[in-house]
Amino acid sequence: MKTLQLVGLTKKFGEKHILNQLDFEFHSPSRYIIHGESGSGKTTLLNLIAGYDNPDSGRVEGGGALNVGYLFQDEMLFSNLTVRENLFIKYASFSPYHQADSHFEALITRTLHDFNILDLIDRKVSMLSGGEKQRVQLASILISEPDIILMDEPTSKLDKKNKEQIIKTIETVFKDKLIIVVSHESNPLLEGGMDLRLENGRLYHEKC
Ligand SMILES: Nc1ncnc2c1ncn2[C@@H]1O[C@H](COP(=O)(O)OP(=O)(O)OP(=O)(O)O)[C@@H](O)[C@H]1O
Repeated sequence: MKTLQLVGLTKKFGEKHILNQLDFEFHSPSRYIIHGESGSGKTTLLNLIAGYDNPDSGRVEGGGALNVGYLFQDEMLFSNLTVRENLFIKYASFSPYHQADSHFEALITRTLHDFNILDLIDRKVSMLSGGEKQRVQLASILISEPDIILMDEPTSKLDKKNKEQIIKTIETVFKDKLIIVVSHESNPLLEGGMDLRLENGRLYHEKC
C-alpha cells in the first residue's frame, strides 16, 4: 500500500498560521473528504500536497513518487474547442512528444468511455450541458495518469441528479486511486470515504 505523509506541515500567510504542525498519513487506495469552515486552509492544503506551493516548515512525503492530478474549483475548458482538443492540450503538457500518439488515442478512448461521454468526443465544449462539462473536467484529470487525485468542490455546481451520477462515476473509475476531496457538504460525499475536518491548522477524524 502506498502512503502520502504530511509531516509537521506548517503554512503561514503573514502572521496567521493556516496549517500548524500538521501530521497525517493518507493511504492509497482510499477516499478522504476534507471539511472545514471557509478560510480554514483546505485549498492551501491541497496546493501543498500538489506541490503548487511550499510549506514554511514540514514536508509532504511520498508525493514526489506519486503523480498528482488536481481538479480545481474553477477548472477551465476552452468552449470553442472540442472535447478531444481540450484533452489533447492537457495531454501535450504532460507528454514529452507533444503529439496525439497512439497512447493518447487509447487513453482518451478509455477515459471518455469510463465517463460515458465517448460519443461527445468531437463536440465543442460550448454545446455540452453542465453535467457533461463536469464529466469532461473529471476525465481531464485522468489524462495525466495520476496516482493521487485532488478535487476542490467537484460537485458544487451540480443538481442532485448529476451530483449522484458524478459521485458514482468517481467511485468506480477512480477506485484504485488515492482521492482527497474538499467539500462543504455536511454529509459524506463519497460513501466509504473517510471524513476529516480541518480546524485550527490540523486535520481531525470527523464522527458522522
Ligand atoms: N496567497 C495567499 N496570500 C495571503 N493569504 C492567503 C493566500 N491564499 C490563501 N490565503 C488566506 O488563507 C486562508 C485559507 O485559505 P484557503 O483558500 O486555503 O481556505 P479554504 O478553507 O479553502 O476556504 P474556502 O472554503 O472558502 O474555499 C484564508 O484566510 C485566505 O484568505
